[in-house]
Amino acid sequence: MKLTMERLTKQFKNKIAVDRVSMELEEGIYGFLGANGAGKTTLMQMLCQIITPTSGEVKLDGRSNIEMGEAFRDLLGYLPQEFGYSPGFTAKDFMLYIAAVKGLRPSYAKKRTKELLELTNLSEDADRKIRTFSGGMKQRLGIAQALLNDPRILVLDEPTAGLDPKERAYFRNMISGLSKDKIVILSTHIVSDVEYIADRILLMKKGRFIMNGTVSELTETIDGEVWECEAEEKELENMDRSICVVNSHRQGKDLRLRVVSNTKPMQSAVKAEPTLEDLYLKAFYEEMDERGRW
Ligand SMILES: Nc1ncnc2c1ncn2[C@@H]1O[C@H](COP(=O)(O)OP(=O)(O)OP(=O)(O)O)[C@@H](O)[C@H]1O
Repeated sequence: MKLTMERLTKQFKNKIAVDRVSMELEEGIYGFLGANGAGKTTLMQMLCQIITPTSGEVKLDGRSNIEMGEAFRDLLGYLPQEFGYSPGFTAKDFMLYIAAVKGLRPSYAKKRTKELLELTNLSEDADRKIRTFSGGMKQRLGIAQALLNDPRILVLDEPTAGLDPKERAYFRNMISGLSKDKIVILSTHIVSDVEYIADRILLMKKGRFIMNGTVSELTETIDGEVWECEAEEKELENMDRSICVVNSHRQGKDLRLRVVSNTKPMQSAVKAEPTLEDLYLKAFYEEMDERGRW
């Protein structure tokens, strides 16, 4: 199975949210990683036919998704960023309702609902109202509904937003487990959500993919550029603004710094093993303010 984006573009008035994106995806987990506003949601919405591209095309095995129509949508499972859960529904009724909207046969819907509530560890909560669910439970239910039609293409827009570390870990394992024979696209701005489970990372910035590769292919690009050093506060203040400080940790009166720089930032600096987080922070460094906030 080959999902292709061909010069996919979306323009809102004078804002180009997605800019001539071309990419070919086969079975596997893809992490769309980018800062807020990079264009991830817009791109996913075009892939799922929620919005129409200004130009460009999406194809599946060479056929336009528009031409395929219903046949394409039948292969899709989508979890939007803000899912409209009906708080008065129980988890089970909600699943059956979505199954009906998707046009699934009632007997199949019932069987799938049971299986998926089990998979997402919600069986015991099947008859509880969604309004009583934690953020993590709602996200698990969101995944369950996206899987109702056994999709070959699963698109998850910031599925881990608001989850605590334990729920994030559970979630990652669940995605890994269900990704066989599927194209799974997962958008996030949290590096650790995709670092260990994505087969490929697609780094998105200003509407374009600026990098694409496995974690090790991407981190190799900054091999030899990551440094650790101790510095006084003054030295940090005077440091060239173009040097990307990815972490600064106070130790007594000094600071322990981790920086990305293609030249040695100070005499005492020693090289460190690059991580995906280093690469991400370097890519989006200019979008941070002088206090290191986004
Ligand atoms: N309906 C719209 N009208 C105008 N501009 C829009 C619209 N939707 C998105 N944009 C703009 O397009 C750009 C990309 O937005 P998008 O939501 O796709 O980014 P994102 O990477 O998903 O970020 P986030 O994680 O914050 O949702 C942003 O500058 C956003 O303000």
